[in-house]
Amino acid sequence: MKYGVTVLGAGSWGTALSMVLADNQQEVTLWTRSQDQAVFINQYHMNPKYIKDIPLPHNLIATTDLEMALTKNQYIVLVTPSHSLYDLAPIINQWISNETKIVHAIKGIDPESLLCVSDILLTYMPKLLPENLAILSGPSHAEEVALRKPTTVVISSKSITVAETFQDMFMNQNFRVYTNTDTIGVELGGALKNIIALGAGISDGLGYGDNAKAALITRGLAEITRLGVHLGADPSTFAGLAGVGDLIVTCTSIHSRNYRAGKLIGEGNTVEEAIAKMEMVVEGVRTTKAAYELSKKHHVTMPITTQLYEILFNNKNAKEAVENLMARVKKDEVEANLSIEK
Ligand SMILES: NC(=O)C1=CN([C@@H]2O[C@H](COP(=O)(O)OP(=O)(O)OC[C@H]3O[C@@H](n4cnc5c(N)ncnc54)[C@H](O)[C@@H]3O)[C@@H](O)[C@H]2O)C=CC1
Ligand SMILES: O=C(CO)COP(=O)(O)O
Repeated sequence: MKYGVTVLGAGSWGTALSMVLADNQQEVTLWTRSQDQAVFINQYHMNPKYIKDIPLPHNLIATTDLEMALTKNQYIVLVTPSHSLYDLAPIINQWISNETKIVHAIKGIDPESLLCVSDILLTYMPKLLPENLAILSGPSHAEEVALRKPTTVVISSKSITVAETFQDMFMNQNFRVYTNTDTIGVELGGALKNIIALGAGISDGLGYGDNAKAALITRGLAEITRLGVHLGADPSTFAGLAGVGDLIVTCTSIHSRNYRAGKLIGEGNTVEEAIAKMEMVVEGVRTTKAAYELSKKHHVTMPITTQLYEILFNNKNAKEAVENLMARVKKDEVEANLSIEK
């Protein structure tokens, strides 16, 4: 079926998702804040800052007119960084209706309110009905999606009809979409893996090896699952694409902004220097603070997150953080997976 779709956010992920939709012959409007960028995309069919050297489909049209972009289409894909939402959500709310269906592809948790993206959207967009909201997540770097390399993701919604509608809209031979109704698990898996990816990058930056990275991934998954289940997620979601799938790709891919920022920190850059060098959003930094606060609030043990918090926000030496993780009290593995407060 053909859909009119508006994509909000013309960074790397918004552009790559727009390309998938345009390949599927959907009528895509890509909204950006930048007039220069919109003109360039429409004239040259390229978005060089974010998607290098790959031409955009000619049926992908960019605009800076948010009102037009929102009122013309019932289907919205929201892909701006999580820090933009408190400003953007109330503005979007002005121009949507109770019929509007939104899928967001944002991977972060707000460190002040401790709200996930869905909760922020439902709070600041009262016209958006909870059953009309979906989440797109999973192992999917924009750089590979734009090259039409095989990618699989999950679209999760409380409404299976809404999840299936977005599945139908996005799915093609290069981009396989599964549905899932565990919205909490899908959202937390996507946000929390960025913390562990920062850690994997730091580990590589310090010169540690594959053993250390595999341990971070495995024990990272344990603490992501522990917090997720405590907050109401289905544990099996963390064994899926939005859990271990995304964790693996983000901890091991040269495309990951979080991994690369972590590597710069491990190599001796300050956190500020590392973020500045990325020139793209590094969601894991804010999410580390949010997850650290959530772990304290809910008495859920998250040792890797805690050490990352100390490195990022209290200037702790990264090597010392690893030593502290290695020197934790002796444990049984299965008991350690389950333990909430130890
Ligand atoms: N890049 C990727 O491969 C993937 C990214 N994501 C997620 O997608 C979200 C967006 O990430 P990217 O596209 O990578 O970021 P990016 O840094 O490539 O682009 C961000 C875009 O948002 C715009 N923006 C920034 N602040 C804004 C504001 N206040 N209002 C409106 N627009 C604003 C920027 O101008 C830019 O166009 C993040 O939550 C990220 O975790 C998820 C999966 C894959
Ligand atoms: O979520 C992602 C891939 O699935 C993107 O991760 P980064 O933001 O670390 O690049």
